[in-house]
Amino acid sequence: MLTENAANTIGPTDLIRSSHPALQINDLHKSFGSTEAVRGVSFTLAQGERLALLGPNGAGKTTLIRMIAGRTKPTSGSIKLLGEPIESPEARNSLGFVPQDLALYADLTARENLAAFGRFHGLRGRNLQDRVKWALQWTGLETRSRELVGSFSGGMKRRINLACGVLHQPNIILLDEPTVGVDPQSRQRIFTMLDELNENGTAILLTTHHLDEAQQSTDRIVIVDKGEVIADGDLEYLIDQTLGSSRMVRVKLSEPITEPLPIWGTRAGRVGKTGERAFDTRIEDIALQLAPLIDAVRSHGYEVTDLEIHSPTLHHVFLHLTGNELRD
Ligand SMILES: Nc1ncnc2c1ncn2[C@@H]1O[C@H](COP(=O)(O)OP(=O)(O)OP(=O)(O)O)[C@@H](O)[C@H]1O
Repeated sequence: MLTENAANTIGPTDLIRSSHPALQINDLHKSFGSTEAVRGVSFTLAQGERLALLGPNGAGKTTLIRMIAGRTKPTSGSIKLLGEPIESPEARNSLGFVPQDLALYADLTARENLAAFGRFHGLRGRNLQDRVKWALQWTGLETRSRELVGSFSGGMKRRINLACGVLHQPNIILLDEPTVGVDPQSRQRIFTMLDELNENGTAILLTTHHLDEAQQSTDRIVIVDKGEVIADGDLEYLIDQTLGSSRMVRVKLSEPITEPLPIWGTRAGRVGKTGERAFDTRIEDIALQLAPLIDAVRSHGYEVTDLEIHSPTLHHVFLHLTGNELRD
């Protein structure tokens, strides 16, 4: 039996929150005419989890994010937020969306922008004032609050844009390229802000073209390609499933390469680019394959001047799975 006190603190929304994933996507499809942008995507985001959605250009990331945000209607499939269909007011209220394009009023001040977005989210009176105050502190822009947003730097605009999307304290935030076009220092600041929200239990789903950001700032990675999920897991799992215990080796040479080398035992076919003094390859067993690799290089007339051996990173996993670099 609930005591009077407990009955006051455990409401229906909390019960929903305690038993459902933050986000659940099931067999989602979206076509634009004959283009199938999203083809049967399913994944979940646990409460309080941080997930990066990655994919090459045109993979379908923005379309997915826009469907979750309710900006684009799926052709078929379902999206639930905390167990509720996205059309429901409860679900809409639990979501914060930070679009890739800045959605700010350039001729209003930072404070006025925040107040306008707060009202849009249904905040009024004291509550609105408190949230605007919080947002100015959170973004580090308290002293600039009365300046026009149009005069702000790219990084400052991004921070205010982010604050506008989370003023109503959503349980889940969606961010489409939150650091696009900002310098490394501002990127770091944005991730510190996101960490603060996440420490208070907010689930985060973001897309990024920076693999290092995805690797450092999220718990899980979903990779999409050609509208389908091709990998889903934490970095360790993804490495295990793709490159296993392989090591990435950078071999530096005494002379520039005259033509790509047919190196035996590396499974990479030919390695190196004409004119370069180093090449990258992968070996599966250092003890067995490193010495034959050096011998093979020597047999083609080069001396090995240095070797760098690395564990695989998300970059290597991404390249292995998609055959593409992740580009801006
Ligand atoms: N409104 C639209 N009308 C027609 N085709 C569209 C529309 N929006 C997206 N597409 C197509 O859907 C596919 C997926 O596009 P989407 O923008 O979702 O990819 P993305 O992974 O976000 O790419 P990027 O990394 O380049 O932003 C692409 O082939 C794109 O041309």
